[in-house]
Amino acid sequence: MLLSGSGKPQFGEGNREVGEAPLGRPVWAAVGGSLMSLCLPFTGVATMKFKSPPVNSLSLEFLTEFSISLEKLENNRACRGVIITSTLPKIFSSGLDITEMCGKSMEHYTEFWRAVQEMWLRLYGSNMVTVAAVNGSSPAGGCLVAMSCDYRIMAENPKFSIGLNEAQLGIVAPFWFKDTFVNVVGHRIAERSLQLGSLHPAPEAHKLGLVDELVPEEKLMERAAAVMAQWLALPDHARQLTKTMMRKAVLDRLVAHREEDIKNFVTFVSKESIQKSLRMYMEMLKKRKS
Ligand SMILES: CCCCC/C=C\C/C=C\C=C\CC(=O)SCCNC(=O)CCNC(=O)[C@H](O)C(C)(C)COP(=O)(O)OP(=O)(O)OC[C@H]1O[C@@H](n2cnc3c(N)ncnc32)[C@H](O)[C@@H]1OP(=O)(O)O
Repeated sequence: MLLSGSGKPQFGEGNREVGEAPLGRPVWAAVGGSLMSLCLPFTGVATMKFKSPPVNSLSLEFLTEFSISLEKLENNRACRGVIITSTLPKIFSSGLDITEMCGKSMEHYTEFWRAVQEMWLRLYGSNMVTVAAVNGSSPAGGCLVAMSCDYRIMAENPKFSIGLNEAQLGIVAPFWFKDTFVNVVGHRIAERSLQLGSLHPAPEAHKLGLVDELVPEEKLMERAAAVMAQWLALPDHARQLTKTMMRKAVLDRLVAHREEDIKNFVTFVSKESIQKSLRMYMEMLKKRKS
C-alpha cells in the first residue's frame, strides 16, 4: 500500500520519515509499507494508494498494514482527511483475498477475520474525512472499503464495476457489510443487490447511489481533492459528531458481537461445501483468464 501526507513525523518505521525543511517546517511524508503508499502534504490531507499486485486483494498482511496506516493517520493531529485510491490500472480492490479463506486452519481464519473487522471498525469509525477515488473494479470487500468512506467518486468507465457479490461465490455477506450497504443505498436496493450478488457497472452504481459521482478517470484525483476541501471547510468537531451519530449504531453492533461474528465466520468458512464453492470460484477466475 502507498500512503502519502504532511504533518508531524509520527510514523514511518522502516520507511522514509517525514522530512524537516531547513526552516523547521514539515515537508511531506512518503511512508507506509510495501502494500500501500501514504503521503501527507501541507494540506493535512493524506493520500493512501493501494499497491498490491495483481489485484489489491485484502490479505491478512494487507489488512494489517491498512489498519496500522489508518491508526497512524488518525493519531496524527495534522491529518484531517484521507483519499483512498489504487496504483493499479483498472482495479481498486478485488476484495478479500480468497486464498486466505481456502484450506487454512481455524486459527488462521480467526486471525484473518479479526483483521477484516479491525480494518472496517477503523475506517468506518474514522474521525477523518475519507474519500474513495474508485479508479477500477471494486467487488465485495473492495466495495466495503469504498462504502466505508464518507464519499465515493468513481471513474466513469462502464467496464469498472462495484458491489457486494458474495452470493455469487456461494457465501453470505456478514451483517456489518449489509448494514454498511443499507446505510449507503437504502434497504430495498441493498436487499435486491445482495440477494443477486450484483456487481454494478459504474453508471448503474451511480444511479443506485452506491457511488456519489462519476468523473473521467484522469479527473478523479483532482475531483477527490475538491470534494475533500469542501468537507474540510466545516469545523471538524461538528462534522465528526454528526458522523458518529450516523454510524454509531452499526459500529456498536459489531463491537458487541465481535467474537460471535468471528465464530460464525470460522464455522461457515470451514464447511466443506463452502470450501468447495470457494475453490470452484478460484478455478473459474483462472479459467476465465485462459
Ligand atoms: C451465515 C453466517 C455468515 C458469516 C459470514 C460468512 C462469510 C463471509 C465471508 C466472506 C466475505 C467475503 C467478501 C469478499 O471480499 S470475497 C472476494 C470477492 N472478490 C471477487 O469476487 C473478485 C474476484 N476477482 C475478479 O473478479 C477479477 O479478478 C477482477 C475483476 C478483480 C480483476 O480481473 P482481471 O481480469 O484484471 O484479473 P484476474 O486475471 O481475474 O485476476 C488476477 C489474479 O488475481 C487472482 N484473484 C482475483 N481476485 C482475487 C481475490 N479476491 N482473492 C485472491 N485472488 C484473487 C486471480 O485468481 C488471478 O490469479 P492468477 O490466475 O494470476 O494466479
